[in-house]
Amino acid sequence: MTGSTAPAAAPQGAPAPLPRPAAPPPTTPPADAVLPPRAPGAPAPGTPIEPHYDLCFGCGPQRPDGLQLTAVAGEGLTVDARFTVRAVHQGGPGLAHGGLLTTAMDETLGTLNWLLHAPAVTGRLETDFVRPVPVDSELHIHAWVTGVHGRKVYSAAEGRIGGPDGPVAIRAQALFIQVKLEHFTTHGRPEDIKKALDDPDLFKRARAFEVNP
Ligand SMILES: CCCCCCCCCCCC(=O)SCCNC(=O)CCNC(=O)[C@H](O)C(C)(C)COP(=O)(O)OP(=O)(O)OC[C@H]1O[C@@H](n2cnc3c(N)ncnc32)[C@H](O)[C@@H]1OP(=O)(O)O
Repeated sequence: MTGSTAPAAAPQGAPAPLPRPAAPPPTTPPADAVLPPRAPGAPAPGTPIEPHYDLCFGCGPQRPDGLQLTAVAGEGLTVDARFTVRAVHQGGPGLAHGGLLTTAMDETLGTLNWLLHAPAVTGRLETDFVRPVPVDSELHIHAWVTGVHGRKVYSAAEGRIGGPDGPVAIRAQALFIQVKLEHFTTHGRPEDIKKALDDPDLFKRARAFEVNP
């Protein structure tokens, strides 16, 4: 024991350390971000927000293995969602998989963009797992926009077990980037895009955004 704080030399022949990534962009809004009003065509408070795509893993009703998360518009730029953890969502025995809980947060935070009437995709999502979530629990997720800066939408959410006043199990913060509708009609697998565009009920929200860009 020498008391030195110098890092130990790497053993001879060891691979060079990988470069550290640059600091990640923050998920909290800058000081000059704004909180815009709800878009004129946004769903009224208390109104269910329809699934945006029936085959979506988060909200699609045609995905029996998915989360089948349901959402209701809240006051201002807020959304309340519910998701029941089922056996197919397990990570540990009888416990929700953390990745699926993150998916539920992503989906709910994404739904906030319907209140702004501007399609957006997740750029960055941070999740804190506070408490394990047992299978059969109903997760109640409250999400809100924290600021908008250009194309960037900052938001946060909290998921509680059993009810809106239940114990907090998960928290998240996100940065979404607003995109043009073409984002969804150019990057995906062509057969799925064609099927979605051919079926007016399957890609419901596209039409709303075409009318209200
Ligand atoms: C019919 C309706 C259906 C609607 C369907 C809705 C589905 C919702 C589903 C739930 C949500 C999801 O999971 S969405 C799926 C997961 N997400 C994705 O697949 C996104 C993949 N990434 C991308 O496509 C791209 O990187 C974009 C669109 C995010 C950004 O590309 P871009 O449009 O060219 O913009 P770009 O100029 O690069 O960046 C604009 C600004 O944003 C910042 N920025 C860009 N990317 C990031 C990032 N990852 N994290 C932080 N910040 C970022 C840049 O620094 C810049 O800041 P500054 O210089 O201006 O300061």
